[in-house]
Amino acid sequence: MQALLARSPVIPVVAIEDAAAAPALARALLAGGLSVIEVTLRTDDALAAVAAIARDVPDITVGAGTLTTAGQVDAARDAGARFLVSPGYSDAIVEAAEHAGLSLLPGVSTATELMRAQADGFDHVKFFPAVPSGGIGALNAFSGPFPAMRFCPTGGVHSGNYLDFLQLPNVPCVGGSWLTPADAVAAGDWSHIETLAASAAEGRR
Ligand SMILES: O=C(O)C(=O)C[C@H](O)[C@H](O)COP(=O)(O)O
Repeated sequence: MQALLARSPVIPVVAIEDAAAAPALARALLAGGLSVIEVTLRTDDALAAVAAIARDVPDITVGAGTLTTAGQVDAARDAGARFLVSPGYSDAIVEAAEHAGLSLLPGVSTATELMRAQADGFDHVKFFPAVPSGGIGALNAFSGPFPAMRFCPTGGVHSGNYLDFLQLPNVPCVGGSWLTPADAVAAGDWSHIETLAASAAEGRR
């Protein structure tokens, strides 16, 4: 997971309604300089979108997000997902991901969940929902008892605050949906998405 997160300090989190548009969306993000994409398993077309990106845009690393059940793990792997993201911490998902041989970024928002993640050997976690759960203040507080843990804050992160998160020593990357606004995706406005991706890749607000 560390190597994967090092590839991209900003991970676009995308809900795709139409799998046919997924490769063009992925190409726009890649053209802007982002090389990782997380497709949320929230839409009917999500697995087909993962498969289309894996097949047609091999230069972007595609992962599946919003995993809430262990049963989704094999489906995501079979579609071509190269990593998995979960909004919470689930022993069943941890076990299934290990069995599937895929890296998992599990979600945590409390010290108790961090202790479970740490005991299971994780050194990278998603901090979700980042802003409602305390944002930068919480991440600074976690750095005391969990000095080795690295966080990918997601949930409420946007162009106006992502650089503040990335300045923290325990934050190698952030995730968010701000790079792929639903109206731009629906309209197929790939140049707008490329512009947003380029701003994020270059560390501009
Ligand atoms: O679907 C998931 O797996 C989630 O955990 C939630 C997403 O990561 C956030 O919805 C992205 O947050 P926003 O950038 O605030 O839209």
